[in-house]
Order: sequence, then structure tokens, then C-alpha cells
Amino acid sequence: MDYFSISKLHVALGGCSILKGIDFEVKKGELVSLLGPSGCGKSTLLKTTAGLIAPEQGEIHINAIRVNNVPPEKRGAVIVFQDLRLFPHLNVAENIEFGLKMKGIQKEERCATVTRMLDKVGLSGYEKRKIHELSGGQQQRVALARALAGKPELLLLDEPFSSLDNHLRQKMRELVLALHRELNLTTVLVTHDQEEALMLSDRVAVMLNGQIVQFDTPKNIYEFPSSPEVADYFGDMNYIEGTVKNGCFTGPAPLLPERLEVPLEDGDYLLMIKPHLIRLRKEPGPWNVTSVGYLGGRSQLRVSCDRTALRFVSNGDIGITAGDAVAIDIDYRKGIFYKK
Ligand SMILES: Nc1ncnc2c1ncn2[C@@H]1O[C@H](COP(=O)(O)OP(=O)(O)OP(=O)(O)O)[C@@H](O)[C@H]1O
Repeated sequence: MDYFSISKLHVALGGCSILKGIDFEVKKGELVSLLGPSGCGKSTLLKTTAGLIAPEQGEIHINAIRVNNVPPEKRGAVIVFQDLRLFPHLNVAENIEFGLKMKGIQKEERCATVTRMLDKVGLSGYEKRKIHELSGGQQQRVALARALAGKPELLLLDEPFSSLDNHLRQKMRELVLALHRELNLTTVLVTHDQEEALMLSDRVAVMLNGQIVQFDTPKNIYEFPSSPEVADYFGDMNYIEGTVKNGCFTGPAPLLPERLEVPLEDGDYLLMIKPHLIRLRKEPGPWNVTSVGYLGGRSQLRVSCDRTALRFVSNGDIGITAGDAVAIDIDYRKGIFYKK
């Protein structure tokens, strides 16, 4: 059952249309990532959900209640921002209990919650520390503890790990995933890190220019991107332009096998070939190697032939340098066609 849903959401900021008709639904207990380039409207979507921005149009439901007119603190949702927004003049315990104090919860219960939350985020004993006496990773944990202290059911995370180094980032991802499961949260994570979205999420919503352009499982998003724009968001893909006529795709020779039969209607298409579908054959061929980049045990190759350029990675010591003429194999059967 959907725990959180948005329909036909339009948001304008400073006279510009930012969210352009978003439909989005998240099931109870799901962790969904909102993935998209800078400026596409991810934070705006979270802030609108949390009640910090009022939409022009559209409906927002949380736990079967229409919350358009419900104030932020009563929506059962909490948002953790990239800059954390901890209170610098309060210590760790005071930060965590702040929201509870506002709600009039008694001291004893507040202390018990602080102890429990610090234990959950691995910071037991840090109650009296000042915020500036904490590392970046510890501050993230405090922000998470503060967000979860009020027992929200919908956790909205706005790129909370982006300032951390790789190691800490990984640790925070694991912590969020563990808390998400243990506390039976419904979580929406904003990120522009493809790997993070694919690793952590039950489903990924790809946002481009104020719209959700694909919403599916990580595997489906990666394997079957709905458009070249979505595909490109997961790395540089290769494209071969061509035409389908009578069930046969033809394009630039010597790129394609003689007959590439496809169950598609006639028209112009782009055939997308992911880099891993291309293999180097160690023999002379029609492809000119334009660059070789060493990646440590692997090399990234760029090759071109006529007006087509391809990029792929080859394992091991390939013994090839720019300027060589090589042959390649392409697994066309796994390519994806997009109508132009
Ligand atoms: N208060 C505002 N007034 C006018 N425009 C705004 C305001 N806040 C955000 N915007 C614009 O709305 C667009 C979407 O911003 P938003 O922060 O939602 O993007 P985002 O996808 O979260 O980006 P990022 O990944 O960089 O955080 C941007 O073009 C931004 O400049």
C-alpha cells in the first residue's frame, strides 16, 4: 500500500516553474531514491513534501491523509538537509531533544530518547559534546538522531552524505539502511550519486528538468533506461544511428552485422550499446584507437570508424596504443533501440 503519494504536483519558485506535474508514490517501508542532475528539482520535491514549500497545484498524501494544509511538524515527515542545520549553541543532547521539548515531552522521556538515539547512531556518551567538537561524520549522525527522535514514519534525506569522504559515506549509507529497516521507516533519499541510488534503494526515480522520467527498480533503470537521457545519466553510453526497414536495422558499415533483425516498426532509431557490450579483438581491424586511458588493471579505450566513436573498457594488459587499428565485437542483441 502507498504510504506517501504525490499527484499532479506543480511548484513554481521566483516566477519559474520548477516541478512540472509530478506523480510519485512510495510504499510503506520502501527506500526510494530521487536521482537527477543539479537543479532538476529534487530538493524542491522534498521540501514540498515536508510542507516547507506550498505547491501551486497537486495533492500530497502521507499515511492516507491529505497533508496539503497540514503544518510541517504534524505531517509525520522529517527532513535532513545536506548542511544538517544543527544548533551550534546547543550540545548534542540538546540538539536531539529540541523537537521533543517543543512538543512538551517530559524531561525523563526526553533523556531516555536521547540515550536510545545516540546508541542507535553509535555515539553513546557524546551527550555533552558541543557541535563544533564533532567530526563531519559525527555531526551527520547527530542530525540523523535528531530527525529520528520524534519517531517520524517518513524520513526525507536531502543529500546528507555528499560532504563526506568515500569511507564515511559508505558507513553512513549502511547506518541509514540499518535504521530504515529497524525503525520500519519509509525513506526518500535525494542524491545525484548513481551508485548510491542503485545500491541503497528499492526503487529509483530519475528526475530531469522538474519531471520524473522513470521510476523503477535499480536493475530495470540500469538495464532498460526509458530514454537516452536516463541512460546517459548512468555513464557515457554509445549510440549508433540507423534505420529500421522491414524488420531490419541498417546503419553505418562496418559497424553492423549484415542483417540485424529487430521486431520494430519502420523508422529512424538510435541503438544504444553499453560499454560492457563491446569487446576488443586482438587483431587488426577497421577501428582506429583514438585514446587509451589506464584505469589500474583495466584500460578505457576510445575507438572510431567513419563518423562513429565508441568507448569501452578492456581488462588486463591490452598492449595497444593510440593510433593502432583494431577489431571489436559488439553484442548487438543486448543493445536498446530508441525511436528518433
Ligand atoms: N527560493 C527559490 N527561488 C527561486 N528559484 C529557486 C529557489 N529555490 C530553488 N530554486 C531553483 O529551482 C531549481 C531546482 O532547485 P532544487 O534545489 O530543487 O534542485 P536540486 O535538483 O535539488 O539541485 P541540487 O542537486 O543542486 O541540490 C533550481 O533551478 C533552483 O535555482
